[in-house]
Amino acid sequence: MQQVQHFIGGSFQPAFNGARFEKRSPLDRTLIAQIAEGGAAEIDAAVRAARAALHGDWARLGTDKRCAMLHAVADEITRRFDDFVQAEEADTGQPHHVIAHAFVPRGAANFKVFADVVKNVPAESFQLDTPDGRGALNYALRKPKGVIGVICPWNAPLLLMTWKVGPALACGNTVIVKPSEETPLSAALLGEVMNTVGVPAGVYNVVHGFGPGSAGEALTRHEGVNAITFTGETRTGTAIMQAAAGGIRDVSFELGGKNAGLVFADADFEAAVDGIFRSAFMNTGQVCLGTERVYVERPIFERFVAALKARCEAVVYGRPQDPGANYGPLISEEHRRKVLSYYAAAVAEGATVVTGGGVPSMPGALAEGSWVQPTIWTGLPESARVVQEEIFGPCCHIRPFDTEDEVLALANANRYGLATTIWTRDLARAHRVAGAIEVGVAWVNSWFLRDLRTPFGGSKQSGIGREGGVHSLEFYTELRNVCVKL
Ligand SMILES: NC(=O)C1=CN([C@@H]2O[C@H](COP(=O)(O)OP(=O)(O)OC[C@H]3O[C@@H](n4cnc5c(N)ncnc54)[C@H](O)[C@@H]3O)[C@@H](O)[C@H]2O)C=CC1
Ligand SMILES: O=C(O)/C=C/C=C(\O)C(=O)O
Repeated sequence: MQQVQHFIGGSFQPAFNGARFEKRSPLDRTLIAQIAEGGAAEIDAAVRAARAALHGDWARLGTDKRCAMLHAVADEITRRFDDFVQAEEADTGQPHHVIAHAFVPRGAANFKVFADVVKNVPAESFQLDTPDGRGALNYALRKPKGVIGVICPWNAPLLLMTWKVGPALACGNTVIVKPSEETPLSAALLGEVMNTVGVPAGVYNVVHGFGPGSAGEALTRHEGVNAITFTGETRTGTAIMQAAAGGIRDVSFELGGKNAGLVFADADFEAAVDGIFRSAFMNTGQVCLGTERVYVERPIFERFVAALKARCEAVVYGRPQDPGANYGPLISEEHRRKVLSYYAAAVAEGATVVTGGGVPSMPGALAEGSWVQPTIWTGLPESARVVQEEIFGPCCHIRPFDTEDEVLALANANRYGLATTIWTRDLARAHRVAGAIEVGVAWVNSWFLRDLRTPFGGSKQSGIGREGGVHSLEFYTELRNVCVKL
């Protein structure tokens, strides 16, 4: 039985009071690890370690050596690729190709890209005229913000954690990570990587545990934490924002979504079906950028629904390592209950269930896992709960539309504004729609095509702030203006 410990001040440590919780496989509920359960005491120890590191060897390294070290972290993740793949597969049960091709490589890229951004961003400077004619020179210095609290969800654990840890460390901060209680393994593994590479003790810390009344809340309330970056549910973001108000700490939030996919009749049909299929069902629909509302122009509506249905009915359920398996379980039994409650709500609200709507029959031990069928509905009004609320499961509602104005109004009539995917061959329309839709990220004839230099985040209730490229530096550094009288 794997025992997973906290990583504080460069060493693995058990829970201070001996508390542990269980991690069970989403595939079949087998116990795969026991995890140290942290609280206020561990968070306090981690904050002290992180604060000491902030002013110690880490600060003395300088930008070049620090960034070289982050490249070494990326190389070590790549060297231990199989270990990370195994950890993510064990935690999430997702197919091997998703983890090995999409998620783990991003773990390495998140360190390299931000190390390079930090080294290459120029400083802002202004010359000022003064009455004596000699002038003054202003220039801005970027200073690390301090100790950063990083609170992560379970749906793409390594990718989403390193997306924050990479830029935070590149900017010279130290971090305390609170991974999701559902997916603790890769954050622990990254501690081993940090030690192998020689990252100074206390720069990267991990405290495992839960949210309210546990490690998560303790991290957000600790006055030694200078800023909090969080990915997760909008409701949790509200609680964290309230905690961060104490001490006036900055927050960066990537929250929920109820993303619309727009398919116009002139789109490359096969590409659109494939793109919407991936966006709605990849990772068993547990992707914040995923599409749960699909709007299809009327002339191709019936054909599109039939094609998407065929794709759903061809998925191959199985363990990550099973040959041909391309569809995994939901993360937990608790999450399955939530998703199935929406499947029931859709029927109660009068949906036509095009496909799915229940639990697949699984052989042997897999029958214990958190499996659900990919599901498509049609026929619901926009006011239906499953059309308005984030489900975070493998499901979507498809509705026909007749005009561009109509589909824009439908897409924008939601409290979230994270992402969209637009399918059309008419480039003028693509630019128009991408400009009019209320989201942080708009993909045209693509989905989840990520350039890490671009701004990433959500509008409306999908988040606060943008990370990515230089935008990450805005959050992870303080700008100090120096004015020199010449
Ligand atoms: N916008 C984006 O980029 C992304 C957003 N998400 C969102 O994440 C959600 C799914 O992830 P979950 O792990 O279920 O989210 P969650 O909000 O339940 O939990 C996320 C993390 O917050 C911690 N937490 C919970 N309550 C807390 C509190 N009061 N104080 C401090 N920490 C607390 C949890 O322990 C966990 O580590 C979905 O709503 C999804 O849309 C997920 C991925 C990307
Ligand atoms: O690419 C990113 O930075 C964020 C990706 C988000 C997910 O992978 C997700 O929510 O699953």
